[in-house]
Amino acid sequence: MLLAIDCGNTNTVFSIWDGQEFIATWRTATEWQRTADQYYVWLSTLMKFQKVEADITDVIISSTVPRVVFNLRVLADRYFNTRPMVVGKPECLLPVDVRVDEGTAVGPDRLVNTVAGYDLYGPDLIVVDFGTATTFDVVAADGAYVGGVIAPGVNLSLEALHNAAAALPHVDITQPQRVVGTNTVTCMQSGVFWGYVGLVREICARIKAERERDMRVVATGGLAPLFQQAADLFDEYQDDLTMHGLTVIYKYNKELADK
Ligand SMILES: Nc1ncnc2c1ncn2[C@@H]1O[C@H](COP(=O)(O)OP(=O)(O)OP(=O)(O)O)[C@@H](O)[C@H]1O
Ligand SMILES: CC(C)(CO)[C@@H](O)C(=O)NCCC(=O)O
Ligand SMILES: [K+]
Repeated sequence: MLLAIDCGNTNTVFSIWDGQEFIATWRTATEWQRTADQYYVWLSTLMKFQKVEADITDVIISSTVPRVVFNLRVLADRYFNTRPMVVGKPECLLPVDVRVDEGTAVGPDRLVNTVAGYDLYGPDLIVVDFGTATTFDVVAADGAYVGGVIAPGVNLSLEALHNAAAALPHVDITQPQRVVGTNTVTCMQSGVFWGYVGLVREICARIKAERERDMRVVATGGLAPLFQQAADLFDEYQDDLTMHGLTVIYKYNKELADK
C-alpha cells in the first residue's frame, strides 16, 4: 500500500491508499524538527487506535518545506524499507509538461494539484488551493502546467493584521452577517472575507480573459466551502485533490519503472 504525504507550510497530511481508495487520513502540524522516529510513533499509534491494517510498501512525498524532506525520507527508509518518490526531484517524473520560466522551482503542491485537476476534470482548468497561501494554477488545453497566481492565505491575512496592529485581535475567519462591521472583529472578518471573494472572482476572470477561453474552476482546501456558500466562485470542490494528485504521480512513475 501507498503512504502519501502532503507537507504544507502549516499542516502535513498523511493518507494511506490501498490502490482503490484512501483508507485513512491523518493531519499534523508541520515542524521540520520532527524526527522519523516521532513520525512513526504517531502514525503507528493512530493506525492501531483506528484498527487500520496496512502493509505500507511505497511512499510518495510532496513538500513545500524543504527541511522536512530529510526526516520523511528516513521514515520511509527505516520503517517501510522503501525509497520514497519526492515530487520535484528529477527522478520523480510528472505526467504533464511544466511551462514556466527557466530556473523556477514551482511548489510541488501546485504541480500535484494541477496533475490531479487534469486527471479528474480534463484540460482548461484553474485550480484554487486555500492553504497557507492561496494559489491559482492553470492547466492548459494540452494538460500542461503553465503558471498561476500566489496570494496571501486567508488565515495569513488575518494574522498579518493582528501581528502588525497592536489593537487588532486574533480573529478566526467566518462569513460576517453584514459588510459594514460594527465591532473590531466583524470589521476584520468583513475585510478578509469579502476581500477574498473579490480576489478570487477577479483573478479567475482575468485568467479566463488572458487565456481567451472559458475555464473550469476547481477548488480545494478547508476554507473553499466557506467561500462557496457566500458566492458562486467554483465549478467543482475536491477536498482531497492534492492526495489524489499524489496517487496519479505515483502510478505514473511506477508504470514507467515497470516497463
Ligand atoms: N471555518 C474555518 N475557519 C478556520 N479554519 C478552517 C475553517 N474550515 C477549515 N479550516 C482550516 O482549513 C485548513 C485546511 O487545511 P489545508 O490543508 O487546506 O491548508 P493548511 O493546512 O492550512 O495549509 P498548508 O497546506 O499550506 O499547510 C485546516 O487547518 C482547517 O482547520
Ligand atoms: C506557494 C506555496 C507556499 C503554496 O503552498 C508553495 O507552493 C511554495 O512554496 N511554492 C514555491 C514557489 C512557487 O511555487 O513558485
Ligand atoms: K494544502
